[in-house]
Amino acid sequence: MNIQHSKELYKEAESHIVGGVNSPSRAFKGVSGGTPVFMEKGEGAYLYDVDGNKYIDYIGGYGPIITGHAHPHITKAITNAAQSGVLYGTPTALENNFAKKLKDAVPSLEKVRFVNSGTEAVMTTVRVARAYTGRDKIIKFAGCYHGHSDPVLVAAGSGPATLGSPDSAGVTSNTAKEIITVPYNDIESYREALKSFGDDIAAVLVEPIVGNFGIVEPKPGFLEKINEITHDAGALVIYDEVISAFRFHYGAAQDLLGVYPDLTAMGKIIGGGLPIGAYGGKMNIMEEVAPLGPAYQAGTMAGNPASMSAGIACLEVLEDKQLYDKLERLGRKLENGLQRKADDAQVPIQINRKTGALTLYFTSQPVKNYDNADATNSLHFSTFFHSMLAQGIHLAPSKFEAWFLTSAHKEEDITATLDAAETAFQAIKNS
Ligand SMILES: Cc1ncc(COP(=O)(O)O)c(C=O)c1O
Ligand SMILES: N[C@H](C=O)CCC(=O)O
Repeated sequence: MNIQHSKELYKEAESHIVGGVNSPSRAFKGVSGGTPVFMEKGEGAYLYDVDGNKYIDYIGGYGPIITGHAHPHITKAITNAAQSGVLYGTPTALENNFAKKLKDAVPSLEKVRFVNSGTEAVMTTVRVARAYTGRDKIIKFAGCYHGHSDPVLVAAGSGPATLGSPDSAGVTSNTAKEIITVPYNDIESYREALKSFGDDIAAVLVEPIVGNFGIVEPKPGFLEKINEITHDAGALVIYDEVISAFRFHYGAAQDLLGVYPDLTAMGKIIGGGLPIGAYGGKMNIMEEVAPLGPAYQAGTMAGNPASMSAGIACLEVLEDKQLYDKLERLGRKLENGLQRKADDAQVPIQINRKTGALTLYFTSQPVKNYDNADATNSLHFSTFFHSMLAQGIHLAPSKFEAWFLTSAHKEEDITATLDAAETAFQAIKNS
């Protein structure tokens, strides 16, 4: 595959933009190097690069693009919003409409606030929990990623883990001291942490279904126990649903799992591809937020008409239940096919899948926490990744990221992906 123009653009990018990318996850550091491909068009399940190559896309913009690229209903909503002026600095009816729609879909959101990114949403839930409880410490789980605000860049998964810097430089030791990290799916470690720091804990922050050391589901009873132990200690439960909200069904993962937090952070899908974040939860806790309460949070772009319009339009598309049935059907076909091809090539893999999101790990051991994911074979992943890319299959360049199907993917895309995977597994076998 000729990617000459991408190579030239990357060289140029490196002289203007740090590392040539605006988010480290897009660099190829986790796959033994190579040139990030420069895309110029997305349509349905496909991306087209600057050299005219076509790819079946499984990144989906790292999650937001669940209805496929340039979905006509969402594109129309964004176009209409742009034609009406993109920012007023006043409230709009769109914000009310979207807030009502989100609250209807996720009943634990008694009040919401829109922000511009998942990072902001999580960062503010932490601040609000501290304001409400009058305590400072937060418990999080190793390898979960909650954006790039200072406190959550301790033992972070996703991009930081890929770059080998889960504890970012520049986070003060005092900030790091406020964060206690325990392994995901290990309730005894969690209980111990609360025993040791109980009265100082403001909240626990958790991805109810993990997306950032691959897709990892909670063990039965794990989230229920977290709620019980946390509330007994007078602390709050925060769910980071930036990846999981509207990913597996119309609503948040909490509604699928039947376990409910005090506060929830969301982003990605709810913006239909435009920048967004939202947080919300119990009324009395949310009333800590300015202008009602003393916890300050603001935003020039917060609730902007284009993001609101795109988000409403995206949810309108997602209201069709058949869409999630399709994601399940295609996800199952992809999972089964990948497993079969790997078995044929005698390459040990594990696949964790939930509906249309999956992670293929190069290991023979089940992956239930970050250490399991970290221990998987990075060289095999790099070989697989580069072989797939050269065959027009666009995966995230990290063994910690998920593959995201969209409602635009077709059966034939899965078949083409499995054909490519056969070659990629053979490349590993011959390496
Ligand atoms: C679970 C989770 N929380 C928070 C974030 C941060 O969101 P954003 O990149 O929109 O700031 C992400 C992804 O980046 C995420 O996956
Ligand atoms: N896994 C991250 C968020 O979900 C990827 C986004 C990024 O780091 O650019």
